[in-house]
Amino acid sequence: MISVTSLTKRYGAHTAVNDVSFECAPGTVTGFLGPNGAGKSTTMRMITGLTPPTAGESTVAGKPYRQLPNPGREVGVLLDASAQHPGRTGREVLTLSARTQGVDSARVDELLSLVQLAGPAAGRRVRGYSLGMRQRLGIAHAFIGDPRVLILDEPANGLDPEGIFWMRGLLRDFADRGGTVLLSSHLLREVEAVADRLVVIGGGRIVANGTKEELLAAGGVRVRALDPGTLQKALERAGLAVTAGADGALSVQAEAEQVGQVAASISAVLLELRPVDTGGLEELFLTLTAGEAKETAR
Ligand SMILES: Nc1ncnc2c1ncn2[C@@H]1O[C@H](COP(=O)(O)OP(=O)(O)OP(=O)(O)O)[C@@H](O)[C@H]1O
Repeated sequence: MISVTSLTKRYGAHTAVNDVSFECAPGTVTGFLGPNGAGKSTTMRMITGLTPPTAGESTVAGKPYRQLPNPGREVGVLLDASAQHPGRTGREVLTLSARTQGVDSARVDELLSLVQLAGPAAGRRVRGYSLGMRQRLGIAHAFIGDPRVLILDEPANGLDPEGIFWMRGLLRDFADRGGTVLLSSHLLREVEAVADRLVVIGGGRIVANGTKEELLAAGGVRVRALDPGTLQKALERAGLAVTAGADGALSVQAEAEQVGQVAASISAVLLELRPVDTGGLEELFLTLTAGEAKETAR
């Protein structure tokens, strides 16, 4: 479980992360999405105790990260694939980590195989690794303490399509066995296939948070009726948010079935009833973050 409550980080006059709250439950993969500079890394660094927040708090497995007695056994972290010592071999990096965390060194070979770095690659120095190999090593490093929570910043960076597919399977399997995963990306497609929930951040603020299905339904439905005024009143009585368009159509923040039920209850004659086409999550993501992306590009 990861719990983030009103996290805020200011650098001088610049607010990098602004009142961010969300939760990641066991058994789920949460995609943390946003354009470059949106505040993903800063949020993850605050969760993992590397950056002190200006305000707010976060817990992992019920405690602030810094209070976890042996954090690697609770939470696997990959924030920067290039953070490993370039002069060490892949095997040395994992062996040192295993020792520090009190993990059986047999796990090192298991993990080298898991991330496909077994054989000669394990004996090469990290400075000679490609970015994809560094990511794989970083993923192995995150897994070494057999944690129940994973926090991964842009883990797909540098992986080829086969590598991305492999990583999705690994994370899905981890979550299906009860693990909690938070992974960031600036590319929706990278996380769309594996995430159960999406937290979208733009300009330091959460702009969307929900299941993929909920975010898609955010477009609502479009309905046209013979008597739009009467239908609008009935929908509003049912507690739904309705906007009347210039062409007489109504936009309703609800599922098509809910709108259909209300229409049936007053025997309204419908001329059209369909979900508003959001063009998929990609378009939703671009729309949600467009203004923010421009901000940070300046
Ligand atoms: N140490 C720092 N000092 C000053 N500003 C910072 C610092 N770290 C981050 N920022 C600023 O905070 C904002 C958020 O940065 P952050 O790295 O968290 O974004 P991000 O979503 O992870 O982006 P990217 O995908 O490019 O890594 C940016 O405007 C960045 O310039």
